[in-house]
Amino acid sequence: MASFATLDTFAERFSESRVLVRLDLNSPIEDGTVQDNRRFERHARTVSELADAGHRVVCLAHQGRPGRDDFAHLDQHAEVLAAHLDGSVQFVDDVCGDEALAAIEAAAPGDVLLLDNVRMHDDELADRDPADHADSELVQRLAGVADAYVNDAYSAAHRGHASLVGFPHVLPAYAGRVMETEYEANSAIASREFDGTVTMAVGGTKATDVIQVMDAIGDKVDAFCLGGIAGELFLRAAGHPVGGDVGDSNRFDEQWERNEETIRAVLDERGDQIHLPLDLAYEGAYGERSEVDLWEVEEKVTSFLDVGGDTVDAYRDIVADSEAVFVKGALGVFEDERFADGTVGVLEAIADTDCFSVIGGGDTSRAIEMYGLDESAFSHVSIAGGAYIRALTGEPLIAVETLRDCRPKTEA
Ligand SMILES: Nc1ncnc2c1ncn2[C@@H]1O[C@H](COP(=O)(O)OP(=O)(O)O)[C@@H](O)[C@H]1O
Ligand SMILES: O=C(OP(=O)(O)O)[C@H](O)COP(=O)(O)O
Repeated sequence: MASFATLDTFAERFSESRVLVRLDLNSPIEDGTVQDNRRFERHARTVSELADAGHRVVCLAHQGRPGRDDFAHLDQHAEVLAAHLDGSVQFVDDVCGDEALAAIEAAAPGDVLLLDNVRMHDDELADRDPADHADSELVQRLAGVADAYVNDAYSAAHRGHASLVGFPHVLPAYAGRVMETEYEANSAIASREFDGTVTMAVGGTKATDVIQVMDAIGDKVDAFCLGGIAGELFLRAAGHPVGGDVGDSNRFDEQWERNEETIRAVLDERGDQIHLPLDLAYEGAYGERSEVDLWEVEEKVTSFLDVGGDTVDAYRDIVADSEAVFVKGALGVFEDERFADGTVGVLEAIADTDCFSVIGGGDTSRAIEMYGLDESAFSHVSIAGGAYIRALTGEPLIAVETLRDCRPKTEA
Protein backbone atom coordinates (compact mmCIF):
# COMPACT_ATOMS: atom_id res chain seq x y z
CA MET A 1 0.00 0.00 0.00
CA ALA A 2 1.05 3.53 -0.63
CA SER A 3 0.43 4.64 2.95
CA PHE A 4 0.43 8.28 2.04
CA ALA A 5 -2.11 10.63 3.61
CA THR A 6 -5.10 11.46 1.40
CA LEU A 7 -7.73 14.19 1.14
CA ASP A 8 -9.88 12.26 3.59
CA THR A 9 -7.51 13.07 6.44
CA PHE A 10 -6.74 16.52 5.00
CA ALA A 11 -10.46 17.36 5.33
CA GLU A 12 -10.44 16.38 9.01
CA ARG A 13 -7.47 18.59 9.80
CA PHE A 14 -7.85 21.76 7.73
CA SER A 15 -10.56 24.30 7.03
CA GLU A 16 -10.34 27.35 4.79
CA SER A 17 -6.62 26.65 4.38
CA ARG A 18 -4.20 28.00 1.79
CA VAL A 19 -3.22 24.80 0.01
CA LEU A 20 -0.63 24.33 -2.72
CA VAL A 21 -1.83 21.70 -5.19
CA ARG A 22 0.61 20.23 -7.73
CA LEU A 23 -1.28 19.19 -10.87
CA ASP A 24 0.02 17.75 -14.13
CA LEU A 25 -1.56 19.87 -16.88
CA ASN A 26 1.23 19.13 -19.38
CA SER A 27 -0.71 19.00 -22.65
CA PRO A 28 -0.35 18.94 -26.41
CA ILE A 29 -0.21 22.38 -28.01
CA GLU A 30 -1.43 22.64 -31.59
CA ASP A 31 -0.89 25.86 -33.55
CA GLY A 32 -0.30 27.70 -30.26
CA THR A 33 -3.50 26.40 -28.66
CA VAL A 34 -3.46 24.17 -25.58
CA GLN A 35 -5.57 21.09 -26.23
CA ASP A 36 -8.10 20.03 -23.63
CA ASN A 37 -7.59 16.47 -22.43
CA ARG A 38 -8.32 14.05 -19.58
CA ARG A 39 -5.72 15.63 -17.32
CA PHE A 40 -7.86 18.79 -16.94
CA GLU A 41 -11.06 16.84 -16.37
CA ARG A 42 -9.55 14.53 -13.74
CA HIS A 43 -7.57 17.19 -11.85
CA ALA A 44 -10.66 19.42 -11.85
CA ARG A 45 -12.30 16.91 -9.50
CA THR A 46 -9.53 17.33 -6.92
CA VAL A 47 -9.56 21.12 -7.30
CA SER A 48 -13.37 21.27 -6.98
CA GLU A 49 -13.36 19.12 -3.88
CA LEU A 50 -10.92 21.50 -2.19
CA ALA A 51 -12.49 24.74 -3.43
CA ASP A 52 -16.03 23.60 -2.59
CA ALA A 53 -14.83 22.89 0.95
CA GLY A 54 -13.72 26.53 1.24
CA HIS A 55 -9.96 26.14 0.81
CA ARG A 56 -7.91 28.68 -1.15
CA VAL A 57 -6.52 26.44 -3.89
CA VAL A 58 -3.15 27.47 -5.33
CA CYS A 59 -2.31 25.23 -8.29
CA LEU A 60 1.21 24.58 -9.54
CA ALA A 61 1.89 22.85 -12.85
CA HIS A 62 4.34 22.65 -15.74
CA GLN A 63 4.10 22.72 -19.52
CA GLY A 64 6.77 21.27 -21.81
CA ARG A 65 10.49 21.46 -21.28
CA PRO A 66 12.76 24.52 -21.59
CA GLY A 67 14.11 24.69 -25.14
CA ARG A 68 11.26 22.62 -26.63
CA ASP A 69 8.49 24.18 -28.68
CA ASP A 70 5.84 23.04 -26.16
CA PHE A 71 7.40 25.12 -23.33
CA ALA A 72 4.73 27.73 -22.56
CA HIS A 73 3.01 29.96 -19.99
CA LEU A 74 -0.09 28.58 -18.30
CA ASP A 75 -2.64 31.32 -19.08
CA GLN A 76 -4.55 29.08 -21.48
CA HIS A 77 -4.37 26.18 -19.04
CA ALA A 78 -6.21 28.34 -16.48
CA GLU A 79 -9.04 28.86 -18.97
CA VAL A 80 -9.27 25.19 -19.88
CA LEU A 81 -9.22 24.16 -16.21
CA ALA A 82 -11.94 26.72 -15.41
CA ALA A 83 -14.13 25.18 -18.11
CA HIS A 84 -14.12 21.96 -16.06
CA LEU A 85 -14.99 23.74 -12.79
CA ASP A 86 -18.05 25.64 -11.67
CA GLY A 87 -16.02 28.76 -10.91
CA SER A 88 -13.14 30.67 -12.43
CA VAL A 89 -9.37 30.14 -12.24
CA GLN A 90 -7.15 33.17 -11.71
CA PHE A 91 -3.92 32.86 -13.71
CA VAL A 92 -0.95 34.45 -11.90
CA ASP A 93 1.84 35.45 -14.26
CA ASP A 94 4.57 34.54 -11.74
CA VAL A 95 5.89 31.38 -10.07
CA CYS A 96 7.08 32.43 -6.61
CA GLY A 97 7.92 36.14 -6.83
CA ASP A 98 6.17 38.98 -5.00
CA GLU A 99 3.23 38.93 -7.42
CA ALA A 100 2.59 35.25 -6.71
CA LEU A 101 2.85 35.69 -2.94
CA ALA A 102 0.54 38.72 -2.98
CA ALA A 103 -2.07 36.84 -5.04
CA ILE A 104 -1.95 33.88 -2.64
CA GLU A 105 -2.31 36.14 0.39
CA ALA A 106 -5.25 37.97 -1.20
CA ALA A 107 -7.13 34.77 -2.11
CA ALA A 108 -10.55 34.27 -0.52
CA PRO A 109 -12.06 30.93 0.58
CA GLY A 110 -13.05 28.90 -2.49
CA ASP A 111 -10.76 30.81 -4.86
CA VAL A 112 -8.67 28.86 -7.37
CA LEU A 113 -5.34 30.27 -8.60
CA LEU A 114 -2.93 28.81 -11.15
CA LEU A 115 0.67 30.01 -10.86
CA ASP A 116 2.82 30.13 -13.99
CA ASN A 117 4.80 27.18 -15.37
CA VAL A 118 7.02 26.01 -12.49
CA ARG A 119 9.71 25.03 -15.01
CA MET A 120 10.18 28.76 -15.67
CA HIS A 121 11.95 28.93 -12.31
CA ASP A 122 15.48 27.47 -12.32
CA ASP A 123 14.95 25.67 -9.01
CA GLU A 124 12.33 23.34 -10.44
CA LEU A 125 14.64 21.29 -12.66
CA ALA A 126 17.84 21.71 -10.60
CA ASP A 127 19.64 18.44 -10.02
CA ARG A 128 19.10 18.11 -6.24
CA ASP A 129 17.76 15.49 -3.89
CA PRO A 130 14.35 16.06 -2.24
CA ALA A 131 15.72 17.50 1.03
CA ASP A 132 17.81 20.04 -0.91
CA HIS A 133 14.84 20.94 -3.08
CA ALA A 134 13.04 21.74 0.19
CA ASP A 135 15.62 24.46 0.87
CA SER A 136 15.20 26.07 -2.56
CA GLU A 137 13.81 29.55 -3.05
CA LEU A 138 10.86 28.16 -5.00
CA VAL A 139 9.75 25.85 -2.18
CA GLN A 140 10.62 28.13 0.72
CA ARG A 141 8.81 31.18 -0.63
CA LEU A 142 5.60 29.35 -1.53
CA ALA A 143 5.62 27.21 1.62
CA GLY A 144 5.87 30.44 3.62
CA VAL A 145 2.37 31.49 2.53
CA ALA A 146 0.71 28.06 2.57
CA ASP A 147 -0.72 25.74 5.22
CA ALA A 148 -0.49 22.44 3.35
CA TYR A 149 0.56 20.74 0.12
CA VAL A 150 -1.37 18.28 -2.05
CA ASN A 151 0.36 16.33 -4.81
CA ASP A 152 -2.12 15.23 -7.48
CA ALA A 153 0.46 14.88 -10.27
CA TYR A 154 0.78 11.10 -10.46
CA SER A 155 1.81 11.35 -14.12
CA ALA A 156 4.88 13.40 -13.13
CA ALA A 157 5.65 11.38 -9.98
CA HIS A 158 8.68 9.73 -11.63
CA ARG A 159 10.39 13.15 -11.72
CA GLY A 160 12.32 14.36 -8.68
CA HIS A 161 11.61 18.04 -9.33
CA ALA A 162 11.29 20.75 -6.67
CA SER A 163 7.51 21.17 -6.81
CA LEU A 164 7.03 17.39 -6.65
CA VAL A 165 9.43 16.39 -3.87
CA GLY A 166 10.41 19.58 -2.00
CA PHE A 167 7.18 20.64 -0.30
CA PRO A 168 6.46 17.44 1.69
CA HIS A 169 9.60 18.19 3.73
CA VAL A 170 8.28 21.57 4.87
CA LEU A 171 4.46 21.35 4.78
CA PRO A 172 1.89 18.72 5.81
CA ALA A 173 1.59 16.75 2.55
CA TYR A 174 -1.32 14.77 1.08
CA ALA A 175 -2.12 12.85 -2.09
CA GLY A 176 -4.89 14.29 -4.27
CA ARG A 177 -7.66 12.15 -5.77
CA VAL A 178 -5.85 11.59 -9.08
CA MET A 179 -2.66 10.57 -7.28
CA GLU A 180 -4.63 8.20 -5.09
CA THR A 181 -6.68 6.50 -7.81
CA GLU A 182 -3.90 6.24 -10.40
CA TYR A 183 -1.50 4.89 -7.79
CA GLU A 184 -3.97 2.24 -6.68
CA ALA A 185 -4.93 1.21 -10.22
CA ASN A 186 -1.37 0.98 -11.53
CA SER A 187 0.01 -0.77 -8.45
CA ALA A 188 -2.78 -3.35 -8.68
CA ILE A 189 -1.92 -3.95 -12.34
CA ALA A 190 1.76 -4.40 -11.47
CA SER A 191 0.97 -7.27 -9.13
CA ARG A 192 -1.49 -9.00 -11.48
CA GLU A 193 -0.56 -12.28 -13.17
CA PHE A 194 -1.77 -13.19 -16.67
CA ASP A 195 -1.88 -16.72 -18.12
CA GLY A 196 -1.83 -15.80 -21.81
CA THR A 197 0.23 -13.45 -23.97
CA VAL A 198 0.93 -10.01 -22.53
CA THR A 199 1.56 -7.38 -25.19
CA MET A 200 2.79 -3.83 -24.90
CA ALA A 201 2.40 -1.34 -27.76
CA VAL A 202 5.07 1.33 -27.39
CA GLY A 203 5.16 4.61 -29.26
CA GLY A 204 5.02 8.33 -28.53
CA THR A 205 7.86 10.78 -28.42
CA LYS A 206 9.51 10.11 -25.04
CA ALA A 207 11.37 7.00 -26.12
CA THR A 208 13.93 7.45 -23.35
CA ASP A 209 11.31 6.83 -20.65
CA VAL A 210 10.28 3.49 -22.05
CA ILE A 211 13.70 2.31 -23.20
CA GLN A 212 15.10 2.83 -19.71
CA VAL A 213 12.58 0.42 -18.18
CA MET A 214 12.08 -2.01 -21.09
CA ASP A 215 14.44 -4.59 -19.70
CA ALA A 216 12.63 -4.59 -16.35
CA ILE A 217 9.14 -4.73 -17.94
CA GLY A 218 10.42 -7.37 -20.35
CA ASP A 219 9.97 -10.07 -17.71
CA LYS A 220 6.23 -9.37 -17.65
CA VAL A 221 5.68 -8.68 -21.36
CA ASP A 222 5.76 -11.37 -24.07
CA ALA A 223 5.50 -9.08 -27.10
CA PHE A 224 6.48 -5.46 -27.63
CA CYS A 225 4.91 -3.82 -30.73
CA LEU A 226 6.97 -0.75 -31.47
CA GLY A 227 6.08 2.45 -33.32
CA GLY A 228 6.63 6.19 -32.92
CA ILE A 229 10.11 7.41 -32.04
CA ALA A 230 11.06 4.25 -30.10
CA GLY A 231 10.17 2.09 -33.11
CA GLU A 232 12.52 4.00 -35.37
CA LEU A 233 15.34 3.99 -32.82
CA PHE A 234 15.10 0.20 -32.55
CA LEU A 235 15.04 -0.06 -36.35
CA ARG A 236 18.22 2.02 -36.41
CA ALA A 237 19.86 -0.38 -33.95
CA ALA A 238 18.76 -3.24 -36.20
CA GLY A 239 20.75 -1.63 -39.06
CA HIS A 240 18.07 0.27 -40.98
CA PRO A 241 18.82 3.81 -42.19
CA VAL A 242 16.03 5.41 -40.12
CA GLY A 243 15.76 6.72 -36.56
CA GLY A 244 17.71 9.95 -37.14
CA ASP A 245 16.58 13.57 -37.34
CA VAL A 246 15.78 15.17 -40.70
CA GLY A 247 14.61 18.74 -41.37
CA ASP A 248 13.38 20.45 -38.17
CA SER A 249 12.96 17.23 -36.22
CA ASN A 250 14.95 17.05 -32.96
CA ARG A 251 13.53 13.93 -31.35
CA PHE A 252 15.86 11.18 -32.56
CA ASP A 253 19.59 11.92 -32.38
CA GLU A 254 19.58 13.10 -28.77
CA GLN A 255 17.57 10.07 -27.60
CA TRP A 256 19.75 7.77 -29.73
CA GLU A 257 22.91 9.07 -28.08
CA ARG A 258 21.45 8.66 -24.60
CA ASN A 259 20.07 5.19 -25.17
CA GLU A 260 22.07 3.49 -27.94
CA GLU A 261 23.80 1.08 -25.60
CA THR A 262 20.55 0.12 -23.83
CA ILE A 263 18.64 -0.27 -27.10
CA ARG A 264 21.34 -2.59 -28.48
CA ALA A 265 21.40 -4.60 -25.25
CA VAL A 266 17.59 -4.93 -25.14
CA LEU A 267 17.50 -5.92 -28.82
CA ASP A 268 20.20 -8.46 -28.21
CA GLU A 269 18.61 -10.02 -25.14
CA ARG A 270 14.94 -9.62 -25.98
CA GLY A 271 14.95 -9.68 -29.79
CA ASP A 272 12.39 -12.51 -29.85
CA GLN A 273 9.89 -10.39 -27.90
CA ILE A 274 10.31 -7.26 -30.02
CA HIS A 275 8.20 -6.59 -33.11
CA LEU A 276 9.44 -3.74 -35.28
CA PRO A 277 7.58 -1.85 -38.02
CA LEU A 278 7.60 -3.65 -41.39
CA ASP A 279 6.67 -0.47 -43.23
CA LEU A 280 6.37 3.23 -42.47
CA ALA A 281 4.08 6.07 -43.54
CA TYR A 282 5.06 9.61 -44.53
CA GLU A 283 3.53 12.67 -46.20
CA GLY A 284 3.70 12.34 -50.00
CA ALA A 285 4.36 15.10 -52.53
CA TYR A 286 0.66 16.04 -52.70
CA GLY A 287 0.05 15.89 -48.97
CA GLU A 288 -1.29 12.36 -49.16
CA ARG A 289 -0.38 9.44 -46.89
CA SER A 290 2.33 7.39 -48.59
CA GLU A 291 3.92 4.20 -47.36
CA VAL A 292 7.26 2.54 -47.90
CA ASP A 293 8.40 -0.97 -47.17
CA LEU A 294 11.19 -0.89 -44.61
CA TRP A 295 13.59 -2.82 -46.86
CA GLU A 296 13.17 -0.21 -49.61
CA VAL A 297 14.35 2.68 -47.41
CA GLU A 298 17.93 3.45 -48.49
CA GLU A 299 18.21 6.81 -46.77
CA LYS A 300 15.88 8.78 -44.48
CA VAL A 301 14.93 11.96 -46.33
CA THR A 302 11.58 12.71 -44.74
CA SER A 303 9.94 12.20 -41.34
CA PHE A 304 7.99 9.00 -40.85
CA LEU A 305 4.70 9.80 -39.15
CA ASP A 306 3.07 6.43 -38.66
CA VAL A 307 3.63 2.72 -39.03
CA GLY A 308 2.47 1.32 -42.38
CA GLY A 309 -0.52 -0.88 -43.25
CA ASP A 310 1.33 -4.24 -43.09
CA THR A 311 2.58 -3.34 -39.63
CA VAL A 312 -0.92 -2.41 -38.47
CA ASP A 313 -2.22 -5.79 -39.69
CA ALA A 314 0.60 -7.64 -37.92
CA TYR A 315 0.05 -5.74 -34.65
CA ARG A 316 -3.73 -6.27 -34.83
CA ASP A 317 -3.14 -10.04 -35.03
CA ILE A 318 -0.81 -9.98 -32.03
CA VAL A 319 -3.35 -7.97 -30.01
CA ALA A 320 -6.17 -10.33 -31.01
CA ASP A 321 -4.22 -13.25 -29.50
CA SER A 322 -3.32 -11.43 -26.27
CA GLU A 323 -4.78 -11.77 -22.82
CA ALA A 324 -3.52 -8.37 -21.71
CA VAL A 325 -2.45 -5.35 -23.73
CA PHE A 326 -0.70 -2.25 -22.40
CA VAL A 327 -0.33 0.84 -24.56
CA LYS A 328 2.35 3.45 -23.83
CA GLY A 329 2.37 6.24 -26.38
CA ALA A 330 0.85 6.58 -29.84
CA LEU A 331 2.25 4.60 -32.78
CA GLY A 332 1.98 7.64 -35.05
CA VAL A 333 0.92 11.28 -35.25
CA PHE A 334 -2.74 10.34 -34.72
CA GLU A 335 -3.81 13.98 -34.32
CA ASP A 336 -3.55 14.09 -38.13
CA GLU A 337 -6.14 11.67 -39.53
CA ARG A 338 -3.77 10.59 -42.30
CA PHE A 339 -1.34 9.20 -39.73
CA ALA A 340 -3.76 7.67 -37.22
CA ASP A 341 -3.88 4.12 -38.66
CA GLY A 342 -1.29 2.60 -36.31
CA THR A 343 -2.66 4.10 -33.11
CA VAL A 344 -6.32 3.61 -33.96
CA GLY A 345 -5.71 0.14 -35.45
CA VAL A 346 -4.23 -1.10 -32.18
CA LEU A 347 -6.91 0.60 -30.07
CA GLU A 348 -9.68 -0.91 -32.24
CA ALA A 349 -8.09 -4.34 -32.02
CA ILE A 350 -8.03 -4.04 -28.21
CA ALA A 351 -11.65 -2.87 -28.14
CA ASP A 352 -12.65 -5.88 -30.29
CA THR A 353 -11.31 -8.37 -27.74
CA ASP A 354 -12.12 -8.91 -24.10
CA CYS A 355 -8.48 -8.71 -23.05
CA PHE A 356 -7.38 -6.74 -19.99
CA SER A 357 -6.10 -3.38 -21.27
CA VAL A 358 -4.49 -0.19 -20.05
CA ILE A 359 -4.10 2.85 -22.29
CA GLY A 360 -1.45 5.30 -21.10
CA GLY A 361 0.57 8.21 -22.39
CA GLY A 362 -0.27 11.83 -21.76
CA ASP A 363 -1.64 12.30 -25.25
CA THR A 364 -2.55 8.84 -26.43
CA SER A 365 -5.85 8.53 -24.62
CA ARG A 366 -7.12 11.52 -26.65
CA ALA A 367 -7.29 9.19 -29.64
CA ILE A 368 -10.12 7.32 -27.88
CA GLU A 369 -12.62 10.15 -28.24
CA MET A 370 -11.12 11.62 -31.40
CA TYR A 371 -11.83 8.39 -33.28
CA GLY A 372 -15.14 7.54 -31.63
CA LEU A 373 -13.96 4.60 -29.52
CA ASP A 374 -15.81 3.73 -26.32
CA GLU A 375 -13.74 4.30 -23.17
CA SER A 376 -15.53 1.43 -21.47
CA ALA A 377 -13.88 -0.96 -23.96
CA PHE A 378 -10.62 -0.49 -22.02
CA SER A 379 -9.94 -1.70 -18.48
CA HIS A 380 -8.08 1.45 -17.38
CA VAL A 381 -7.31 4.70 -19.20
CA SER A 382 -4.39 6.30 -17.42
CA ILE A 383 -3.44 9.96 -17.77
CA ALA A 384 0.15 8.92 -17.11
CA GLY A 385 2.79 7.60 -19.48
CA GLY A 386 6.29 7.35 -18.03
CA ALA A 387 5.01 7.03 -14.46
CA TYR A 388 2.65 4.19 -15.31
CA ILE A 389 5.19 2.06 -17.12
CA ARG A 390 7.65 2.53 -14.26
CA ALA A 391 4.90 1.50 -11.85
CA LEU A 392 4.39 -1.68 -13.89
CA THR A 393 8.00 -2.65 -13.24
CA GLY A 394 7.44 -2.17 -9.50
CA GLU A 395 10.06 0.58 -9.51
CA PRO A 396 9.23 3.27 -6.92
CA LEU A 397 8.09 6.72 -8.05
CA ILE A 398 10.14 9.33 -6.24
CA ALA A 399 7.28 11.76 -5.58
CA VAL A 400 5.10 8.96 -4.20
CA GLU A 401 7.96 7.80 -1.99
CA THR A 402 8.41 11.35 -0.72
CA LEU A 403 4.71 11.67 0.14
CA ARG A 404 4.94 8.39 2.04
CA ASP A 405 8.21 9.20 3.82
CA CYS A 406 6.97 12.64 4.87
CA ARG A 407 3.46 11.53 5.86
CA PRO A 408 2.21 13.97 8.52
CA LYS A 409 3.07 12.52 11.94
CA THR A 410 -0.45 13.04 13.28
CA GLU A 411 -1.72 10.62 10.63
CA ALA A 412 1.03 7.98 10.79
N1 LIG B 1 6.62 9.05 -35.67
C1 LIG B 1 6.27 10.07 -34.87
N2 LIG B 1 6.82 11.28 -35.05
C2 LIG B 1 6.47 12.34 -34.24
N3 LIG B 1 5.57 12.26 -33.24
C3 LIG B 1 5.00 11.07 -33.04
C4 LIG B 1 5.31 9.92 -33.82
N4 LIG B 1 4.57 8.89 -33.37
C5 LIG B 1 3.84 9.37 -32.34
N5 LIG B 1 4.08 10.68 -32.15
C6 LIG B 1 3.44 11.60 -31.17
O1 LIG B 1 3.53 11.05 -29.89
C7 LIG B 1 2.51 11.65 -29.10
C8 LIG B 1 2.05 10.64 -28.12
O2 LIG B 1 2.61 11.02 -26.99
P1 LIG B 1 2.28 10.33 -25.60
O3 LIG B 1 1.25 9.31 -25.74
O4 LIG B 1 2.08 11.40 -24.62
O5 LIG B 1 3.57 9.61 -25.37
P2 LIG B 1 4.88 10.34 -24.98
O6 LIG B 1 4.62 10.79 -23.59
O7 LIG B 1 5.87 9.26 -25.11
O8 LIG B 1 5.09 11.47 -25.93
C9 LIG B 1 1.40 12.02 -30.02
O9 LIG B 1 1.08 13.37 -29.83
C10 LIG B 1 1.95 11.73 -31.41
O10 LIG B 1 1.71 12.79 -32.32
O1 LIG C 1 3.49 14.34 -19.53
C1 LIG C 1 4.21 13.81 -18.70
O2 LIG C 1 4.69 12.56 -18.82
P1 LIG C 1 4.16 11.47 -19.89
O3 LIG C 1 4.22 12.06 -21.28
O4 LIG C 1 5.08 10.30 -19.72
O5 LIG C 1 2.75 11.12 -19.47
C2 LIG C 1 4.58 14.50 -17.44
O6 LIG C 1 4.01 15.78 -17.40
C3 LIG C 1 6.09 14.59 -17.26
O7 LIG C 1 6.63 15.50 -18.20
P2 LIG C 1 8.19 15.39 -18.58
O8 LIG C 1 8.35 14.06 -19.29
O9 LIG C 1 8.49 16.58 -19.47
O10 LIG C 1 8.97 15.43 -17.29
